[in-house]
Amino acid sequence: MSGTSPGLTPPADAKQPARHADAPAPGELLGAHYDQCFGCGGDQPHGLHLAARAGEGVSITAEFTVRPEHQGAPGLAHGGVLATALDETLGSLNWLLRTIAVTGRLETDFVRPVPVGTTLHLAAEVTAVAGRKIYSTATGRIGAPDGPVAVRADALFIEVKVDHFIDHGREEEIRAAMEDPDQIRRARAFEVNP
Ligand SMILES: CCCCC/C=C\C/C=C\C/C=C\C/C=C\CCCC(=O)SCCNC(=O)CCNC(=O)[C@H](O)C(C)(C)COP(=O)(O)OP(=O)(O)OC[C@H]1O[C@@H](n2cnc3c(N)ncnc32)[C@H](O)[C@@H]1OP(=O)(O)O
Repeated sequence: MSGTSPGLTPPADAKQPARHADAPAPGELLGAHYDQCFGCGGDQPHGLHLAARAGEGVSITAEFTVRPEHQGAPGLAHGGVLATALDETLGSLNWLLRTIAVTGRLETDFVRPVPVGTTLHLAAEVTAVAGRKIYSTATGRIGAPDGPVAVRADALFIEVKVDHFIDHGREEEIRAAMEDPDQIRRARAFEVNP
């Protein structure tokens, strides 16, 4: 079962996604979008440290190795952590569209348990775009890019302006992010150079 929710079905007038002319080249590592991000940030000791790489078209691959701090049941990854890995991979697709977007809906199928020590190989692609709505899908496979499927997700991301984060984030982190010229320049560039 996957993608059955009406909220995840693109409308009839949805368009095929278009890779942005300035998107990172296929094979290029994307790096963290924020160093404190639980999904990809290098400064989060218990985070997933997920590393995403641009693919062809509007697609991404990513890897995440399950560590002991990610357990739910003894020796097994927590389902919410696996959903985070899918969410982060799907969110990374926005680099290829050069769009800032947040997760509106994420539907996850958990197909196989994922033991600690496993490297999950994730692959995601945008399937359709309708106005601010970005439809996408992802899988996570055990041990290799062609390994057994452990998790699957379908998602709807909604495009937002940088002000979404400024309006809703906690002041101290916003101030720190604003003082990081790379962070704010990157985010603004997405808005003024669509
Ligand atoms: C200063 C710092 C800057 C930092 C940013 C810098 C760089 C970022 C760059 C790149 C990012 C790269 C990688 C990111 C990787 C991973 C990130 C992980 C992603 C997340 O982890 S992110 C956190 C979780 N996420 C949220 O925190 C969202 C909370 N939420 C809201 O903030 C609002 O809810 C919002 C904005 C989503 C919508 O609000 P809104 O008022 O703007 O729009 P509205 O409600 O009108 O929806 C418009 C159309 O979407 C439809 N729609 C909406 N929601 C739906 C749903 N759930 N199901 C089905 N359809 C839905 C409506 O039905 C309507 O459809 P229609 O147009 O057809 O009527």
